[in-house]
Amino acid sequence: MSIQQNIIWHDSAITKEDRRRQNGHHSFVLWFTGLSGSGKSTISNALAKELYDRRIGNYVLDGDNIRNGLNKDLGFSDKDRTENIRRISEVSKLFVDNGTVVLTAFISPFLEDRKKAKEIVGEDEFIEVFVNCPLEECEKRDPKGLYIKARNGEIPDFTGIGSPYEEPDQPDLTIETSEQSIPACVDTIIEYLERRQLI
Ligand SMILES: Nc1ncnc2c1ncn2[C@@H]1O[C@H](COP(=O)(O)OS(=O)(=O)O)[C@@H](OP(=O)(O)O)[C@H]1O
Ligand SMILES: Nc1ncnc2c1ncn2[C@@H]1O[C@H](COP(=O)(O)OP(=O)(O)O)[C@@H](O)[C@H]1O
Repeated sequence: MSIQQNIIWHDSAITKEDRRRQNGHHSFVLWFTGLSGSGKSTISNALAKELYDRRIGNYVLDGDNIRNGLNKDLGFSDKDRTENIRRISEVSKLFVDNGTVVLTAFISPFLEDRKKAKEIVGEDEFIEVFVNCPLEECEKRDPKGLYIKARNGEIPDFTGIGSPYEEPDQPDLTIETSEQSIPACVDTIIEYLERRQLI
C-alpha cells in the first residue's frame, strides 16, 4: 500500500501566473552545475545582485548552505547526492510557483539527476548552465582547501578525484570561468536571458 494513499492535492487560490503578473517578471530556474571551485557560488551571487538591481525577485540555493539546514542529514554517497538534488528540485519548483527566479549552485554531478531535476521543475522553466573550468584550475584555486585534503586521502569521495563529474551533454548555456572574468560571465548569462526574453 502506498504511503501517499490519502494525500489529495489542494489547488492554490493564487496561481503562478498571478504571482508573475504582480512581480512583473517571469520565473524560472538557472541550474548551475560544475566542479567544486568552478565558480557556481561566485557567479550565481554576482548574477543575483545584478537581477536584484533590476528589481527581479530571485533567490540563490547554494550547496554549502542547504547542506547546513534542509539537507543536513545527507552526505556525499551517490544515493545522498541524488536525494540532495531531488529535494532542491522540489524546492526550486515551489520558488518558481511563487514567481521567483531561482539560482541553484550545486555540483549536481550526475546526468540522470539533472535530467530528473528538469522533469520536476518543468523543462520550459529549467535552464542548465554548465560552469566549465578544468579540474587543474579548480585545484589551483582550491578556495576551501578541499582538493588538497582529497589528494591527501582525507576526502575519498571528492568530486573530480574519487567521485565522478558527468559533464552536461547539451547545456542551455556554458560559461568558461578560466577564460572569462566574473563580470563577463554574468554578462553572458544576462544576454542569454534577454535574448530569450526571460528578463
Ligand atoms: N566529497 C565531496 N565532494 C564534493 N564536494 C564536497 C565533498 N565534501 C564536501 N564538499 C563540499 O560540499 C559542496 C558540494 O555540495 P553539493 O550539494 O553541491 O554537492 S552535490 O551536488 O550533492 O554533489 C562543495 O561545495 P562547492 O565547492 O561550492 O561545490 C564542497 O565545499
Ligand atoms: N571567472 C570566474 N568565475 C567564477 N569564479 C572565479 C572566476 N575567476 C576566478 N574565480 C574564483 O574561483 C573561485 C570559485 O569558487 P566558488 O564560487 O566557491 O566555486 P564553486 O561554488 O563552484 O565551488 C572563487 O575564489 C572565485 O573568486
